[in-house]
Amino acid sequence: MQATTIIKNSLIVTPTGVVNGDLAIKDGKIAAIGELSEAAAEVIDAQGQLVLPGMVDAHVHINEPGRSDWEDYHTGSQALAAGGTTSMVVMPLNALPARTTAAEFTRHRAIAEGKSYIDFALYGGLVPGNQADIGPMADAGAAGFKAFMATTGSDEPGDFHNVDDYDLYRGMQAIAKTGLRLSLHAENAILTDRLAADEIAHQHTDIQAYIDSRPPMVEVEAVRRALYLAKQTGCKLHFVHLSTGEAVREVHRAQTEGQDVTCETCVHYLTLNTDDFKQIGPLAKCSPVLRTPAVQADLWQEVQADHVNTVTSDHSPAPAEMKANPNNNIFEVWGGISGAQNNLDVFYDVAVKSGRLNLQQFVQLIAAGPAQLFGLKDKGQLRVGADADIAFLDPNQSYTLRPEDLYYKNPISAYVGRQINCRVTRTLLRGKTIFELGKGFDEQPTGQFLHNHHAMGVAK
Ligand SMILES: NC(=O)NC(NC(N)=O)C(=O)[O-]
Ligand SMILES: [Zn+2]
Ligand SMILES: [Zn+2]
Repeated sequence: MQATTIIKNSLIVTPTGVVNGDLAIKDGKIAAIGELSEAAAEVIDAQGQLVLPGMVDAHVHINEPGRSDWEDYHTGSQALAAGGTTSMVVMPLNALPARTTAAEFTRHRAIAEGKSYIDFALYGGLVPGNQADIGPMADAGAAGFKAFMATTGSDEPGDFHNVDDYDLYRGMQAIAKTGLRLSLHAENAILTDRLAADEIAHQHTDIQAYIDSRPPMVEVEAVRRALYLAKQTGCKLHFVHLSTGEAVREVHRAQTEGQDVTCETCVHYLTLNTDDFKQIGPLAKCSPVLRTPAVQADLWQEVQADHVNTVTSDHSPAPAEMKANPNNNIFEVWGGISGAQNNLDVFYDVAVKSGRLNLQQFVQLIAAGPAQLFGLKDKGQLRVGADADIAFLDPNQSYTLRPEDLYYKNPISAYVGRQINCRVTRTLLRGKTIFELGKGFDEQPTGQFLHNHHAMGVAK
């Protein structure tokens, strides 16, 4: 074997433990791990660095086509690459038109190919009235489907609409036939909208009013309802951005009763709480809303108990003016946190450095878990035969995040000003360095479209 690249002197985080040694890459794949003596065209000395599987961020909003001034494939994927992410699963909404037909799916895929610096899979959307588009989107290569039980917060022509219980039920019936999973934004739409209207009617438009309009029960209720409907229809479910331990326990209970259901939480629910929201302001507005320290501690317990399948960014970018709050009305501000560039470092800091998770749990949540969930073959694990998608993390560097560090289209983030006690220094995609701290990006984007290998009809 003549390797193309050898990474020397590293701490390699494999699925079964940490290997102190070398990693050889050939033809974009991991060829060997251990004490290696052979030569290679490229030798990377990783002394002092952790060699991790590149993150698989299973929840990213990219706004191209239609809203490229919010985030496009070029900027979004560069930010992710700089943060050590090598694959993303892209949500079907906030581009215009939203991805809710096979024709749009194919068009979006073609736009991303040639622009994305990292590999990508795409969701198809379930919206009112598009049950007939579900099968064709599965055939076009959808990673899964996404629906909103809450209202989405944007309503221009071509925008994505939430489902009511009827649309959800019919959609689940259609999705069950594809073998793919339905991912849900689970919050009760009627409760959230009317609780918000009550706050506004009382001239309560500060951050506390927004927190009060989305209590934990709106999430838990929606999770319970969706679980019941999924049981009736045999549809596989995935709950995105769960923000409460109580909701995770509902999912876990359904799993123990034999339902095929999984769940996600996000870096911000594990890092920021209601006090941080008040301090940071509108940049930290998202839905579900950030939780109290007590609810956050409960969520952490569920993560530590391995009841959560993946931790993502839910990167939901917007232009700076949509995150400003000129009328002092938090309800008017865009709901979404820009955070994808700081998935790996912020989460490593709060999870591993703080002693809450071990390295095996960490890589399971950021890489192996999401790759398995979305059938991303050969992704998410440092093992022989897998794609050489690798993030180098220096656990001994500290830095304070500045706007000029960010590669987003709009360099704003809830994490600006935060001290982060580790740093991603280099990212490899299928063996090729796509980002190096201080040097920048590879000249050409080489991200490829990823199929879900759990889909019916896709060769294993
Ligand atoms: N329209 C959105 O991008 N919404 C997102 N916004 C958040 N999370 O605040 C989401 O995932 O629900
Ligand atoms: Zn959502
Ligand atoms: Zn989202």
